Amino acid sequence: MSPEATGAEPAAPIFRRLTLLGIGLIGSSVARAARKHGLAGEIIGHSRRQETRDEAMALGFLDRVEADPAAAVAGADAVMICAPMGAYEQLAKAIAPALAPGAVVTDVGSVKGMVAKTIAPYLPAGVHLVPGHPIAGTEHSGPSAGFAELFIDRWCVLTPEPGVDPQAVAKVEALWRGMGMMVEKMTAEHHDRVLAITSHIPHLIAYTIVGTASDMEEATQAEVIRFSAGGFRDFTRIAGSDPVMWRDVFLTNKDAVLEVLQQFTEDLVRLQRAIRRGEGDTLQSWFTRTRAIRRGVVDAHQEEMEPEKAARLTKDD
Ligand SMILES: NC(=O)C1=CN([C@@H]2O[C@H](COP(=O)(O)OP(=O)(O)OC[C@H]3O[C@@H](n4cnc5c(N)ncnc54)[C@H](O)[C@@H]3O)[C@@H](O)[C@H]2O)C=CC1
Ligand SMILES: O=C(O)C(=O)Cc1ccc(O)cc1
Repeated sequence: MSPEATGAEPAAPIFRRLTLLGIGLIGSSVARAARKHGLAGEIIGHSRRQETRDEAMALGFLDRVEADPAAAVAGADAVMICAPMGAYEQLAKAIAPALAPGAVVTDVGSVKGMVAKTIAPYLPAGVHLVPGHPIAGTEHSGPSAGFAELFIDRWCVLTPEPGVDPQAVAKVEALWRGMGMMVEKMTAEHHDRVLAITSHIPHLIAYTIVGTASDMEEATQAEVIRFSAGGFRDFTRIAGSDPVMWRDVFLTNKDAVLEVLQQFTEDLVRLQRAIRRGEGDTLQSWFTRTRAIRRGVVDAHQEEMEPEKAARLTKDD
């Protein structure tokens, strides 16, 4: 982890004024981490709701909060959209006339193909769009759910279109690295295919299975809760995630999700058939293969951390 992310030394600010449009779990975590590590000279927030604005100011992670998104972005050299993706177009329209020339507009949304399509048409010339996705979160929402350590040792994916100002991209990268993340760049299309399998479909499965349990008769439902073993409990945590945010994920990553879902359904039918026919070998060899994948994931995760940490320490020392 970099010295910034340990909190040892405040870094030089990367941005003079960072505006966060949306100050829930992710927006408030960014504010807390950026403030802790001195990554922005000033941090301004925007929320539509008075209650959220009051809560954010009481929690103390912002310098100022605005009800009007245009007032929030005025004079900012960085604007990060931290709202559900269904709000992007309306926010882009509202802020466009108030954006400072040369400002960087970025976001944290879980789907990336939709960002350029939804936001770019509204941006004035000279404003740089650098879409981003910190792959770190929880099932909780709102300003009180955030914490500065959320991003430490996790991956952030940036999906700038070809030709975007490299300095703008480098600044957004430095911001996430300063909060403790590892950063990788890829196309938005590739991001959306990868995240469909690693995040979006797993959430859909959790929503399905917990819904199935809740459709059972009352007595069975009570037992499901009482006897919840590891697997189902883990599903209920995921299925407790924000309904609006996840509605938007499935609406905006429709093609990739449907493609992966098709493959998943075919595999599920294959296992269903093996169970019906009593084909133990098929089941055992499938589970043996997936156990090896799990072990590979754990090993890769451990190995991955080390060179990244080492590189950052060498650079920062
Ligand atoms: N929850 C998670 O674990 C992760 C979420 N994300 C992405 O982060 C974004 C925000 O998610 P969270 O912080 O988890 O949600 P949240 O519900 O905790 O916060 C979202 C904030 O946006 C505000 N908002 C909603 N509609 C708005 C509008 N029209 N204009 C302005 N503000 C509006 C809400 O009032 C709230 O303060 C989403 O796009 C999501 O895909 C990315 C990584 C992880
Ligand atoms: O809580 C969990 O397990 C998550 O998977 C959090 C999460 C949710 C959405 C994202 O785009 C990235 C991370």
